[in-house]
Amino acid sequence: METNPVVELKGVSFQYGDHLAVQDLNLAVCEGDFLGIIGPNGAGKSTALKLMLGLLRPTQGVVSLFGRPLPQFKEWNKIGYVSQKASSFNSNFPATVTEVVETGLLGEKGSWWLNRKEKGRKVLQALELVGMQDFQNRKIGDLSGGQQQRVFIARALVGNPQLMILDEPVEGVDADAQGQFYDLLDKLNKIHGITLVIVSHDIGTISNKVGKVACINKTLHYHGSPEEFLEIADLSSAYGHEVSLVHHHHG
Ligand SMILES: Nc1ncnc2c1ncn2[C@@H]1O[C@H](COP(=O)(O)OP(=O)(O)OP(=O)(O)O)[C@@H](O)[C@H]1O
Repeated sequence: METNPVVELKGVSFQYGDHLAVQDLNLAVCEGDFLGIIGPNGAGKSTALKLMLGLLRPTQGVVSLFGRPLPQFKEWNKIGYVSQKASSFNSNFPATVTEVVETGLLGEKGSWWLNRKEKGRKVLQALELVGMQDFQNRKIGDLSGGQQQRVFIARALVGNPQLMILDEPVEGVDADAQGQFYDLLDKLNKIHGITLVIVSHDIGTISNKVGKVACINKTLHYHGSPEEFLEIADLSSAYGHEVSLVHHHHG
């Protein structure tokens, strides 16, 4: 069943100076999707996310969010973003878990009127969702990588987003914590109906977790089910130059 596109990239290219990082990329993320974006180092995955988030403007093509072209899109509270370097705090970083999650409300339209109690309730709710409610007053820098990751998910969740975009969120997190992390994402997607887009290097793991994969190397090389991707995509061809072996699906 096709649902409404939440994110749509049409013929999108992006250049950093002379370097073409994304070329004629066409990709739609639909409501309810759990999409994993994969591709080799330097393939343009992070750039594609930044284009989706309006952090970069395409040199060519059109990006639409929730059916609106980016320049007209205003409802940023519908989107939660967890960046690649979100959890690299050292233990001297002074903020508590609660304070970090509260910053996720700053961008929310109309959040200035929320009183302290209401803010506290929203923060607690988000922490409960990620299972970190017992760590409210701890310093963020004192937590493990996996725990920090959860706090950053809570920060992205506190504004009640419909779409969450995560850039390599399990980098440097141990296997156990990764498993729990993917379970959490699954719950957010299936139970809370949040559309998820996640970038990862780890094709094996991610293919078992997501509903669809998009393989990007400057442009789109595959978009469809992970099972089929693993079957047909001789990885060396997906990652090298002989991309003709890889089917090109628009989901
Ligand atoms: N700010 C920048 N200025 C110039 N070139 C950049 C900049 N950011 C990224 N690039 C280049 O653009 C290309 C795409 O980078 P991007 O970070 O999007 O790739 P990626 O697929 O996310 O890589 P990785 O998996 O290694 O994080 C790379 O060649 C990178 O060196």
